[in-house]
Amino acid sequence: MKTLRGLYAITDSQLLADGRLLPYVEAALKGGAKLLQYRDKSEDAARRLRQAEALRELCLRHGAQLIINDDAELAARLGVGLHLGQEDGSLAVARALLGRDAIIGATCHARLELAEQARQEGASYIAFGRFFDSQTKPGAPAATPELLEQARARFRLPIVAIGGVTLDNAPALINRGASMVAVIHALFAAENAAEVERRARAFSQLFADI
Ligand SMILES: Cc1ncc(COP(=O)(O)OP(=O)(O)O)c(N)n1
Ligand SMILES: Cc1nc(C(=O)O)sc1CCOP(=O)(O)O
Ligand SMILES: [Mg+2]
Repeated sequence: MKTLRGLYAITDSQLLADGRLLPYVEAALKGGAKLLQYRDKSEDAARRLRQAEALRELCLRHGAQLIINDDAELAARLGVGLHLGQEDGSLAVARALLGRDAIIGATCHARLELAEQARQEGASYIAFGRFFDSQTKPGAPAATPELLEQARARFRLPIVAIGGVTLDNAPALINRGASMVAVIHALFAAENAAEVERRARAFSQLFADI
């Protein structure tokens, strides 16, 4: 499996509506995003399958890996990775379903004991947040950057930092131990695909600099 380090782009149904999904995602991948999470909370299973298949193809072409948010069955159907929150079902069951090689990530909020549980159940990475004010999920429980140092000292798993991450505040997270930064608004709330690519390149460069 490739090292989980760098930019983790997450899609947003509103920001990427009206034909922006594929061109904006391709721009993020061209800019160096290593993981792409398909995060769509709609009930339209046929559209979700269609879009996820198209994203899988784009990820394959650009050497990135697709992660499905919340939906273990869709991840299994496509043979891709999965991200589960605390209310999204059993990680151990998902691991059994997807197999040992699949990337499965777990939301751990600001709680190291949730990360320990996720590790025991077979998580590939542990995600902490929200570190800053998030336009996408303002109500997510808050975390402080110091948590990353504690997690780094305790776990060998890749650590993902999420929530209000921008080009300005990402270095503080990476310096404290984040292996990846997961970004929605600061990446995809852009005027055009060229700007998304520029931002993705700048996020990716932060990992080369440190
Ligand atoms: C990388 C990453 N980290 C955290 C989350 C949040 O997951 P969850 O708590 O299940 O919330 P929703 O995204 O499902 O609203 C995530 N999606 N990705
Ligand atoms: C989906 C999600 N989960 C979070 C958590 O803290 O668990 S924060 C978040 C939103 C991330 O989007 P943005 O980069 O726009 O803040
Ligand atoms: Mg979820």
